Order: sequence, then C-alpha cells, then structure tokens
Amino acid sequence: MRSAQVYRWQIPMDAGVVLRDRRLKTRDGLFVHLQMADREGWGEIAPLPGFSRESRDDAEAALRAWSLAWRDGGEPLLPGLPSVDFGISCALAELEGTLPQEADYRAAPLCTGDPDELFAVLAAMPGEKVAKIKVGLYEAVRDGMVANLLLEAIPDLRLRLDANRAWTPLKAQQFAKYVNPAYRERIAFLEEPCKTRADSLAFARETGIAIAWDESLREDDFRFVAEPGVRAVVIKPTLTGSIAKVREQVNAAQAQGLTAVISSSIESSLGLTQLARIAAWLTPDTVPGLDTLNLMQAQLLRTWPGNTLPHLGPEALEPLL
Ligand SMILES: O=C(O)CCC(=O)C1=CC=C[C@@H](O)[C@@H]1C(=O)O
Ligand SMILES: [Mg+2]
Repeated sequence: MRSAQVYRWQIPMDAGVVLRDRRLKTRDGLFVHLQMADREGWGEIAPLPGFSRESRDDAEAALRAWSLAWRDGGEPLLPGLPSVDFGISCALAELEGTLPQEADYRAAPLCTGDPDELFAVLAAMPGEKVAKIKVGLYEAVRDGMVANLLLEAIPDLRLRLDANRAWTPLKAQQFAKYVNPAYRERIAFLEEPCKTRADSLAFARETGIAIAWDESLREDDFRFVAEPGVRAVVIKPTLTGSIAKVREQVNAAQAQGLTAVISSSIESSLGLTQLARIAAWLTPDTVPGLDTLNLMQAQLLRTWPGNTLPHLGPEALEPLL
C-alpha cells in the first residue's frame, strides 16, 4: 500500500531579506510525503523567486500529477522541473533509505550587512573559520575595505564572497584595489563578480582573486572545466534537480579539480537539514553554504541542531490531495 500527500506552506521572512532587487516577505513552498508499508520519506519543493525558472504553480501541478501516479502504483518519471525533481528524489531516497542520516551542520556564516556581527560569530566558531559576505549591494570600494578589514583582523579567516554578477569590470577592479594582495589568497572564492563569464575570468586573471560559478551553472552552454582562476562551483540542489543530477555535477566538478559547495536556495529547515545530509555524503571535505535558516521566522517539521527559532509542526501545513 502506498500513500502520497502534498502540502503547501508559507513562512514569514525576516524583514530585510532582499533577493534580486525584490523584498522576499514570505517563503512559499510545498512538501511531498510518501509512505509505503512502514517506511516514509519527505521532500521539499520550493522554487526560489528570481532564481528558479519554474513558478510555484507549475511546480504544484507537476508535483500533484507525479504524486497521484506514484500513489496508484506507477513508477512515474521525474517531471523535469529542478525544484520538483529535487524534492521528489529526496522523499524517494528517504523512503528507500539511500540518503545517509549523518549531516554536516557546519555552515559558513552569511553576512549581508554589518561586519561587527561577523566578528562575534567568528570569534565563537570552532575549527576552520570560513564566512560568506554578500558584496555588490553597496559601493565596491566599501566592499573591498570590509573584506580587507576582516582578513586583516582575523588571520585564520577564509572568506567566501558573492557579487551575484553585480559589477562592471571597473567596479570589480575598484573592489580588488582595496584588498591587500597579501590577503587575496584567503578569499576562498568570489562568486560571479561580473555580468559575463568572460569578464569574471579576466577579473580572476588580473587580480589573483579566485572565483566561483553559481548563476553560470544554469546557463545552457555551461561546462564543468578547469580554467585559470576558477576554484569552485556552488551547487544549489533546488535549482539543479534530482539528487542523481546533483551527484553528477559534484563528480564533474571534482574530476576537474574544482571544489563543489552544496548551497541553500533558502529552503525551510526540512530542506536545509536534507541539504546538510547531502553535503556530508557528497562533499564531506567542504563546508556547505547553508546559513540561511535565520533569514526566516520559523522552522518547519524538522529542526536544525542548536537553532532557537520557533518550530512549527504539521498543523502549519495545508494538505492538497
Ligand atoms: O551559499 C551560501 O552560503 C548561502 C546561500 C546564498 O548565499 C544564496 C542563496 C540564495 C540566493 C542568493 O541570494 C544567495 C546566492 O546567490 O548564492
Ligand atoms: Mg551565489
């Protein structure tokens, strides 16, 4: 006997969360819950506005159709929408016991504004000190000064930076000018500095600051190849697709000597804890980019160890089937 349920949910976000120039007031998504005999599995389907190609309505229609077909005993193909394929593959993997329980709950602390806050967090961080800062939101010169200040003040810090393609080559140069060349090696990577890949590659060559691809992975002509100055790829499973596809991408990156970083698409705590398991399994040597739970006002179903946000149970879910 199989049963399948699809749920809708909505979580209020912290007041200041801005994504691609728009304020994200709520995070809206779906869960799928599959049961067979005494086994069960959950998966999260939450297209990220401004990043996912599919809308939430598209995702819901595809998820409903797949779930009904599976419940009726079929082995339907994954629908081919990345967020839906990711969520269904997680639910199936839990059901089949193929997603290991062990998780990597280290998260590179994410700092969008005040570097002072980051000082406190890093001072209390055991082991490898790695943090991520959003750049490109203010003046490039200010970003350069902040990065330089942090690298100077915390000698064992490695920084990940993310410009989300905000800079012209000139602005990227203005940023680099303020980062002491002696510290540049401790920029683990700067995600997508410029609008085009060619400009980003030129930036890496000219400044010695390593870059990482994130947005580029969703472009049709993107290939996993080693190029001078490229150190890492950021893999966001909700934007990628099934666990199998995520695994293929991790392998393709590692085969080229690139670091693969499993990263959040601002999933709820359910999806994030599954990403922490995927990271422990597929990229055990790399701190994942999963510090996004505190952008929300609540956790859903499963909790992230040590997180103090309120926890909402099944009563917060709206069943759709
Ligand atoms: O990668 C991380 O460390 C955290 C996730 C993160 O930075 C992002 C998640 C989703 C959308 C973006 O604003 C941002 C990114 O661009 O990588
Ligand atoms: Mg990014």
